[in-house]
Amino acid sequence: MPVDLSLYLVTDSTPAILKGRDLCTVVEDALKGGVTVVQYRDKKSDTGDLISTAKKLHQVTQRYGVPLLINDRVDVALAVGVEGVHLGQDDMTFELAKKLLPKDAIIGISTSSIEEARKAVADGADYIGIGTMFATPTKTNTKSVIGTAGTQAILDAISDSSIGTVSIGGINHANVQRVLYQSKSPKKGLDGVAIVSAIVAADDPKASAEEFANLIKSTPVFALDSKVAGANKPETLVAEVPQIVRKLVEAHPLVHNMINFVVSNFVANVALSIGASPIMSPYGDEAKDLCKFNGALLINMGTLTSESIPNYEKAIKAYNTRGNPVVLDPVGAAATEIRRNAVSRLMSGGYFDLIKGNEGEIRQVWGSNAVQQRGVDSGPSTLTDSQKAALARDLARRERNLVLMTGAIDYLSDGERVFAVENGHPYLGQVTGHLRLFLGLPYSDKLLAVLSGLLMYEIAAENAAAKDYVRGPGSFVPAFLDELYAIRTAAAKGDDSWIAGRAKVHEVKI
Ligand SMILES: Cc1ncc(COP(=O)(O)OP(=O)(O)O)c(N)n1
Ligand SMILES: Cc1ncsc1CCOP(=O)(O)O
Repeated sequence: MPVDLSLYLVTDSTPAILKGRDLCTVVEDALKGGVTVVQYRDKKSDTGDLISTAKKLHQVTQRYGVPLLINDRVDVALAVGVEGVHLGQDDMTFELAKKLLPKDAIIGISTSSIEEARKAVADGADYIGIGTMFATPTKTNTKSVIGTAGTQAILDAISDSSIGTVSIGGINHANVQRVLYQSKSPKKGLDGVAIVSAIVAADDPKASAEEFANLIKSTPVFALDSKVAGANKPETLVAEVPQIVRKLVEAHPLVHNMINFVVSNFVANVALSIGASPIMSPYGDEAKDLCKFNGALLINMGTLTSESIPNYEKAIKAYNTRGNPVVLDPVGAAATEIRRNAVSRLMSGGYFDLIKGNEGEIRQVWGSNAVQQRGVDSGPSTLTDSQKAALARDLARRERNLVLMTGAIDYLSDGERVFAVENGHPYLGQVTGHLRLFLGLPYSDKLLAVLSGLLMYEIAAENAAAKDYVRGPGSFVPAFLDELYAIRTAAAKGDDSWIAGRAKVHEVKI
């Protein structure tokens, strides 16, 4: 029977991680919390001690019906009669281990490249440990840190095989869903995650394992495949928009805003105008209760302080745990070193269903071609339209999410499709704090949901700017709120005339 790799515990007996506790007790607690396979990894003990500890551990794991594997040492595995071994690239070869071990022994192999993974598949290994996912103090002599992109490339290369796969290195509660989700290649995903310190060093290993098990179970399956029929055609998508706006009005969703104080009042008014229920809470600990309302979380970094980041992280974790949507608006991401660091910290810790920003912000999130921002403005663009579209697509593809790059033309991508939206009005650019509530709707094509929010917003802006009493950004804001409210009222009555012939959307072929 194939081994359940979903929550794979790798032990560590060093004082910094085990903290002087009894290894068998810690492992038993972790098993109670839901660990599905255990690897005894001990780099320091002599053979005699390895065998005696492995025997004790085996008694524990057998009670829970969970396989015990030994790291590196085939001789210890044979002496104790455990279920298998885990071998690194510099350990005994797979062929020899296979010869020495019983026929049904589980053999796992460490891999960090496509070549190593292909060889493990060809040899007939039961599973591969893919890593190192993120740099980790638990193992500093790792060959390479490959991240979710490197893991995805390996999974893609072996997608025709049924070999088991786990990711290892720096995985914790805040990033486990992102690891599972973002590593997925079209035909093959990870079967689990291997964890050392986040369970063994935890004050409560049972609670930690339980939390991992829940997070793994609730990892969102991103619906890249679940699109409406013909969903590459703008006209097909736009035809769906009115019913999505209607659903939003009916759903009256909660939106939790961790918003900058400049636009807080405006954002609350926009939410109320379109029939949503806003709550402004910069207090991260509150998120564990607020996320239960199944709304969306908006993180807007506009007025970042030293306290913001830990609060954001708590809230992101709470929403990611439940699989509820999180939107990142990395305001001024490229303006200062503090903001640049904040963006990389948030990006490495949590999963964002939508990243929305101007060109400068999106380039900073992308990383490799960042530009210095002046304040929160994007500054003059050096990219062609097609490069902008490619940037939005590539970031969405890398992060396995949606990216909306705003500007005179907005580019919206899910990593596959890119749509350019030319609605809106320049006054809108002077009112920051756009809300994207639509992601929270139970609608499988998330790109279409965001497009609906965008069109509602931008058509309201056009309507407002056309009023004869609107003479600039000051008089624009109340008119804009009125127009959002007018669309909401029309949508609730089933009147779709607000969008008829108005959407300026086209697909960008790159
Ligand atoms: C599940 C899993 N994957 C990878 C490793 C790392 O093994 P290796 O490269 O042999 O390094 P050491 O563990 O020997 O330091 C692993 N142990 N488990
Ligand atoms: C054994 C191993 N191999 C690659 S990283 C790693 C250690 C992972 O430890 P942690 O889960 O504490 O980051």
